Amino acid sequence: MTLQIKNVTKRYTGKNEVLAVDNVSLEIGENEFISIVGPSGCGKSTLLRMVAGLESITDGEIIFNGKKVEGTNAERGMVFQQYTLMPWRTVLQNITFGLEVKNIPKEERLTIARKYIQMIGLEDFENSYPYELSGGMQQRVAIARTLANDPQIVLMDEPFGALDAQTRSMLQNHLLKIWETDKKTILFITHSVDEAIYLSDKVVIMSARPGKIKEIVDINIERPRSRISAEFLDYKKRIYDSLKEEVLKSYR
Ligand SMILES: Nc1ncnc2c1ncn2[C@@H]1O[C@H](COP(=O)(O)OP(=O)(O)OP(=O)(O)O)[C@@H](O)[C@H]1O
Repeated sequence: MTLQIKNVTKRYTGKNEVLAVDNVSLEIGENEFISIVGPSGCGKSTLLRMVAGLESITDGEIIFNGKKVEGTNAERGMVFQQYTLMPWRTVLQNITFGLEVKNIPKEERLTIARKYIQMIGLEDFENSYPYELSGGMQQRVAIARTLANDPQIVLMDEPFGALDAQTRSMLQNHLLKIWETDKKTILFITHSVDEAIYLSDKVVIMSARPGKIKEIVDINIERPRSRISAEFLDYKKRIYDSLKEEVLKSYR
């Protein structure tokens, strides 16, 4: 098991105390693709941030590859809702930054960065600065930057939320390709039930106040291994509506 979230609780203290995540347990195996859906404020981001090591845990523990999560680590890469690119670096330089920190030789850095620039469809913008890009394009650079660092688990918080439908669909398929070929483990937050069903092995449905797991729907029954195959599209057509109904039933 790659990631174990064990009875994790997060309570924000301060003027207004909030029980954001209440006794949540979840296990994620190697190369699994798990989506989390649920109403706004149900603790999805808080949970992901605790896995990333960006948020302290009030109670319980998170174990990644046998080690307790304490603070951030490059093996757990996060794509944020509110991304921040370095404004003084170009697209290419933003993506190579993490590779420079790891002392990867320049030629290799450029090869890796260009693979992801191609994935996000911004080949013509590698020398542009963030202010020259739209919000959605900047978000794509932030996704490429995280993936280029080759984390073992990719933690994605509504990564495609701000994108137009066509770009969203393109990036979903690129992400699936990376997931399949590079054997990544992915934990993905989305507000789109369609997206969750299309991408994931399992959909975790959370409920709010306090943030708890309501149900986990296994999407993998009868599913062809490859999401980017004709067989998958056929499978999706046959089984999709009943899966969506099952997720929505819990969501309501
Ligand atoms: N830093 C903080 N201090 C106090 N309360 C917080 C903080 N961050 C989040 N919360 C509260 O914790 C709860 C869960 O928030 P969180 O952002 O995890 O929800 P979410 O499910 O990701 O929401 P959304 O779908 O809108 O992004 C909310 O009630 C929110 O107000």
